[in-house]
Amino acid sequence: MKITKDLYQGSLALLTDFYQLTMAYAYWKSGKAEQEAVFNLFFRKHPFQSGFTIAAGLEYVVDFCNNFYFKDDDLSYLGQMKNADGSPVFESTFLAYLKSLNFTCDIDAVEEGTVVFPHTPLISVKGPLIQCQLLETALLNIINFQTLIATKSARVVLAAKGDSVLEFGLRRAQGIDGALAASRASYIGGCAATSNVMAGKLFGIPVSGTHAHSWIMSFDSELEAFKAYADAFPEKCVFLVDTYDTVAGIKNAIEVGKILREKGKEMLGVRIDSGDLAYFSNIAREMLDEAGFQDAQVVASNDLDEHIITSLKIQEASVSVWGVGTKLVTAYDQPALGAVYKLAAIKNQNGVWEPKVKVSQQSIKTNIPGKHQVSRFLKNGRAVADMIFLKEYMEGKTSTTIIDPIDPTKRKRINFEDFEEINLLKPIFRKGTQVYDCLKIDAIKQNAQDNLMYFDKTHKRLTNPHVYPVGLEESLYQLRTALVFKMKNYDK
Ligand SMILES: Nc1ncnc2c1ncn2[C@@H]1O[C@H](COP(=O)(O)OP(=O)(O)OP(=O)(O)O)[C@@H](O)[C@H]1O
Ligand SMILES: O=P(O)(O)OC[C@H]1O[C@H](OP(=O)(O)OP(=O)(O)O)[C@H](O)[C@@H]1O
Ligand SMILES: O=C(O)c1cccnc1
Repeated sequence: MKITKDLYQGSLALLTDFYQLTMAYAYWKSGKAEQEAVFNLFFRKHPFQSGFTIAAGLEYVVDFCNNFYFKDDDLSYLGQMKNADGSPVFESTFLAYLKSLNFTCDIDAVEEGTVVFPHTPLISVKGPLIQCQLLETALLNIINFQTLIATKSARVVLAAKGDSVLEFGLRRAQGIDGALAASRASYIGGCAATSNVMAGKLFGIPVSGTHAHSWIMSFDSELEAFKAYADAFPEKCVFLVDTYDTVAGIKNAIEVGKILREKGKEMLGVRIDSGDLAYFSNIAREMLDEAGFQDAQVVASNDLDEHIITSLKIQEASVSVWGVGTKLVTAYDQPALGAVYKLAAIKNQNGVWEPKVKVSQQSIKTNIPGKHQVSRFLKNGRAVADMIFLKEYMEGKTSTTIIDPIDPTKRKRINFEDFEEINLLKPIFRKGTQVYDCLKIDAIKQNAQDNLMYFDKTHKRLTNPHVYPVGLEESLYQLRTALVFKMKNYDK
């Protein structure tokens, strides 16, 4: 689908921080606008203290880039902006330049659904400085949120250990776009369906749902309400049993289930939305089994997340479908992923690429210079390490050492012939032309499941996971160290 067309009717070039436009103007003014640069988008820490992260949002990025242009009304809006002295913020010749700006960047990115780790680029953009800069905010907005929610969803789905998870978040999500993007990302992370009908239509995600307490309350009795629902939807009966008294509700559901069965239809299950979910789900299971409804599902909802689901599993709750809303779509325990977008190299006046670092007091914030490649090494189908490297340093090498970017005492020797090597960054745009077919939503979801299979369960543990090794190839590590020393004038 065309996200910009279906959702936003056209280009989103103004979906940016104002400082990107002031920098763009200043780049143009100082003759640097067309200077070639490389920017990398990466995060420094997994969200939710997770041991893994699921990349998501690339289709939005592709669509954003394909529709990256300034519309006439965008330019008029910028044109009427005034400085304090009444002069225009942007000269008209600059606005004419923006009008003629065509997207011409090269973009490499990891595919949606890929398991990713701190420091490795999810997206690498190479192109004129002004264009790279103007993409920053939107790319971060898109990737940070969808990657965050896909990861949360994968964690919830892991906790559910093979049971279906339904995403029920629309009513409490962060606005309209937040809800839609969250439904998409939740599906990528492994949810079976969404309650969000528009997300179903836009993204091709299965839609599902039960009914609310209001349905029951609108009748004189719960039994009457169940019967009426069964008349309307004989194929789709999941009865919400906790409006008045959960045990009585289960009895009523069984009674209506029997009526349905006489008509050749099967009740799908019951939903419990309050109280002790372990206690009531076990009662529901027993009562349903005893009445001959062994195939009826017990659906649970009510402020669930991966931790409550894990606890309910330990308590041997008889829940087989989990409805999860607020805590999933708002990423309740960590509302933002901290991915950043950093300049990593620039072509100087002589046409030579110069790697760049920003030196920080916190070593975790010192970026990794250069136009990166990322390899994942597998042994017997299991991922053992990811390596960030510069292609130009690899010629003729048969082995190397990868070094942790934060703690250089953590190292791993890699003999290339011992491993299967996967290159994670795929070409997405070349000179502004899309060269990659975005994966269909079901292929992305499958990619996430397949990717997770590469990783040992110790990395997927929900609390205190084992840290997966990601390192800089030794010559890149040396380059970065040398640049840091140079910028800090240690060698003077
Ligand atoms: N056996 C259990 N073990 C751990 N957590 C549970 C268990 N049963 C329910 N929960 C969780 O405890 C919390 C109970 O929240 P709350 O007090 O709001 O529920 P409630 O009063 O039963 O229902 P509500 O107020 O929504 O009608 C929910 O997050 C729920 O998922
Ligand atoms: O709890 P969540 O994970 O967000 O899942 C969605 C919740 O939305 C509905 O509740 P409703 O809006 O009727 O509110 P209430 O049940 O909290 O009163 C539903 O019954 C779930 O409890
Ligand atoms: O279909 C449901 O049961 C549902 C949908 C949204 C929120 N809560 C429940």
